[in-house]
Amino acid sequence: MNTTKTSKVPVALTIAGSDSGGGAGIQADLRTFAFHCVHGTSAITCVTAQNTLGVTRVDAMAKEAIEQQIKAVCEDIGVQAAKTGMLLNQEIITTVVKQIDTHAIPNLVVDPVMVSRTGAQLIDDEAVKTLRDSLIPLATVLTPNRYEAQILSGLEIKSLDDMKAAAQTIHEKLKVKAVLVKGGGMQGSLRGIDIWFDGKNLETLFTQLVATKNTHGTGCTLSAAIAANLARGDSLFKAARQAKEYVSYALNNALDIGKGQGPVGHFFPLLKK
Ligand SMILES: Nc1ncnc2c1ncn2[C@@H]1O[C@H](COP(=O)(O)OP(=O)(O)O)[C@@H](O)[C@H]1O
Ligand SMILES: Cc1ncc(COP(=O)(O)OP(=O)(O)O)c(N)n1
Repeated sequence: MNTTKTSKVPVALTIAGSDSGGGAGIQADLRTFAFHCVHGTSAITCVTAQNTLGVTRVDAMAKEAIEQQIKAVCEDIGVQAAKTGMLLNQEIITTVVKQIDTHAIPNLVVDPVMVSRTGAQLIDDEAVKTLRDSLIPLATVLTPNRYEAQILSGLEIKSLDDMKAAAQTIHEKLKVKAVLVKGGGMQGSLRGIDIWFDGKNLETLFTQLVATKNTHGTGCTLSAAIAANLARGDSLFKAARQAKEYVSYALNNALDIGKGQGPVGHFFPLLKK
């Protein structure tokens, strides 16, 4: 009799937008899950027409379609961790919150996609409020960039000390288990530094600044890698530290494609130099 070799693998879910250019969003998340040997599942919230130069169109998915994607994955396959990315508007955020609650999704990493690294606001004020009041309190790990951390903490962030103060304020105000304030939007070597706070430990996660214009997808990759590590059973801090190192390798092997900011290279051990 032929026997088939089957494997039990950890499963993670990404609830995020599609990037037609393949650099960020669902596409980056699924590659990151695969790199970590985690089976990737997805619920697409919106579809962007996007390339290395920017976004030219965004179409929201119907809320019923988002509900059904999450339900289909959770009721049959089950997930050990999930991440949220681009949620676009208040209706989508509310829908996602309800599904996370209904299916008691564990180990939730929230990348509060609100403002780009260059400071451009990506969702309206109503959506920012709903994100802060209803999704963020469910987060196990929250990963705001500089500008998102400014909005959530109410503090101006210009220095390493400001990043530390923002991480502590966000933790206290928003009741997340842990927060990682990302430094990609800072100046100089601070761009390679993130600040971690979990209510007890305040840690500086340092990697060398990578001098490349090809940084598209770093935020998505970081949050997806944290979710993958949590799905594999790592502790919160270990999951974040290892994810930060993964992003650094991926940046060092970024892809020079397109006319603008190319994406990070997710499968760097396989990329030919
Ligand atoms: N040029 C760089 N060199 C090293 N690390 C970087 C660089 N740019 C971004 N990062 C890292 O990438 C991750 C994503 O950060 P950031 O760009 O701030 O997020 P987002 O893409 O959500 O705006 C962080 O860990 C940050 O430190
Ligand atoms: C569909 C989609 N989702 C998220 C983003 C933002 O990507 P992120 O990795 O946070 O930011 P950059 O590092 O690319 O600035 C996106 N562009 N598209």
